[in-house]
Amino acid sequence: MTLARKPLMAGNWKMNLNHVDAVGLVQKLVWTLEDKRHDPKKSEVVVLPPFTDLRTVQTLVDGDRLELGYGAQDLSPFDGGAYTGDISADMLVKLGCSYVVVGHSERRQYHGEDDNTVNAKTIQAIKKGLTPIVCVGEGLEVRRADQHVDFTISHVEGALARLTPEQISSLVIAYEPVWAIGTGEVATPQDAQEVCGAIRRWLAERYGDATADQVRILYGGSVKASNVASIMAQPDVDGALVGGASLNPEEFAAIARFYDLPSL
Ligand SMILES: O=C[C@H](O)COP(=O)(O)O
Repeated sequence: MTLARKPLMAGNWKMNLNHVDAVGLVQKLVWTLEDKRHDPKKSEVVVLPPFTDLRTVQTLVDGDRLELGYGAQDLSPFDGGAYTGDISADMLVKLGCSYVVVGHSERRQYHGEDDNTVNAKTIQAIKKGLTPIVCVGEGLEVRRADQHVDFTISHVEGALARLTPEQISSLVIAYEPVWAIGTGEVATPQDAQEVCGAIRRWLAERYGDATADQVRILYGGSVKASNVASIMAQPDVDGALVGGASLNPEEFAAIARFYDLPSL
């Protein structure tokens, strides 16, 4: 099986682990990946710690030349200046970040972020050379009303407004049904494929096949080592955005190593 897009396995630590804890997790994760002979050419492994851990992660990755990408969980839509509490894209770039999560449902739910904010942050990330991981996905009521595809596509449309096809081809979209986040309620592989496939078709209609073929679309929501294989086997799923299970280095390494399987 030839993979058109390099899969991405990203661990979102959310508001867990301080900068001291980060040392242990990163060391154990990398040690486990190396011990199990993870092949970085087959998939990219990335951690997304809290802002306060990024310097620590940068020091470990640079100092030991670790094969580990990292990024942040949010960024400011502004360049810099009087924006108390914000963290700018330039600050993240200076810390060696490659990725940044944008529009996670927890930002939408607890911080009132809407599609306009998500769009502004996505544009800012791309402008500054960061790869945004743009999160979209429906809540339980929308799913029960069978509106999940239209709902999710409308968020993709909002988040990507004003971007060029070239900018779009470099970003990552994460489909995360809110009802599956942190609940243990994982979407079926068919659920994941239905929406990820719809996103790719929408991208193709809007920006052309070449662009749509390059965008990596992740699934997120209660991914574990025990369920990763069937979800990642779907043709339009190019990796995972992992929350809770990424706090356990052995578990996350087992998830991240999925694409090392000899059958792929
Ligand atoms: O960003 C990650 C997602 O919110 C998934 O979290 P979870 O794996 O704990 O369900």
